Amino acid sequence: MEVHNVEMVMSAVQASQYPDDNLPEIALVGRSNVGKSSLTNTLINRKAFARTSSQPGKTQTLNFYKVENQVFFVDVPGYGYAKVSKSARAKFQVMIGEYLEKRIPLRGVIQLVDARHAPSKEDIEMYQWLTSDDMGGLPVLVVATKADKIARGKYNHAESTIKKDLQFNSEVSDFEMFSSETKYGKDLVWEWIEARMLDGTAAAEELELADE
Ligand SMILES: Nc1nc2c(ncn2[C@@H]2O[C@H](COP(=O)(O)OP(=O)(O)OP(=O)(O)O)[C@@H](O)[C@H]2O)c(=O)[nH]1
Ligand SMILES: [Mg+2]
Repeated sequence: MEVHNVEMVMSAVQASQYPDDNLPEIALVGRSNVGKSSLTNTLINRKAFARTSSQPGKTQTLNFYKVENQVFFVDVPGYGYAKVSKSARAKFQVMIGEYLEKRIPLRGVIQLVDARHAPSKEDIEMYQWLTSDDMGGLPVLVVATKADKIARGKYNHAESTIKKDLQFNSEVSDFEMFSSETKYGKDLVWEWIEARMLDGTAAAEELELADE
């Protein structure tokens, strides 16, 4: 998608604050500092629209970005940030659970992991939850980011390690290597998002019929 218009529509901590535009939504989840805000900025061709930081735990609310008046990207607070108090973490979990399990316009989740490392215990728990029956087949795109920090020749190995550790389920999920530095993978991530935006629409049904 060619992006010309983005608005940061709102920050929400509870369902009554979500937008009511009825546009499809794509959520971004992942450990603090993994690069969620950077991925948002890369996809929308902005340097610093979503605030990035070398200080983890910056994003503490659900942030809704309206892109081209067609889709919302929803930046979800990063998990696994040790300096957040236990009670704050419990609040995050309720907020994130309420959104990811119940939000009707949510068409898919992008889970970011670090391309350089094996997934953490929390990455694995998050992936298992997102792909569990509770989620009813919600599409998940696993994005291994910061790929610029490893050699191109190691991409296949990184992908297979991550998939093995996550117990990757290809029925409901896809995988892409990505870098916000080099924009590697940007077009494929956009393709996945655009396909999710069409899910359940007449246009998608026509495409499926055309495939047969
Ligand atoms: N080399 C490299 N650095 C990246 C990449 N993506 C993000 N970073 C850096 O990683 C740090 C964290 O990025 P953010 O996008 O703020 O991470 P976040 O997941 O939004 O973090 P929280 O909002 O704290 O959950 C920043 O210093 C970014 O510049 C990437 O693809 N390559
Ligand atoms: Mg962020």
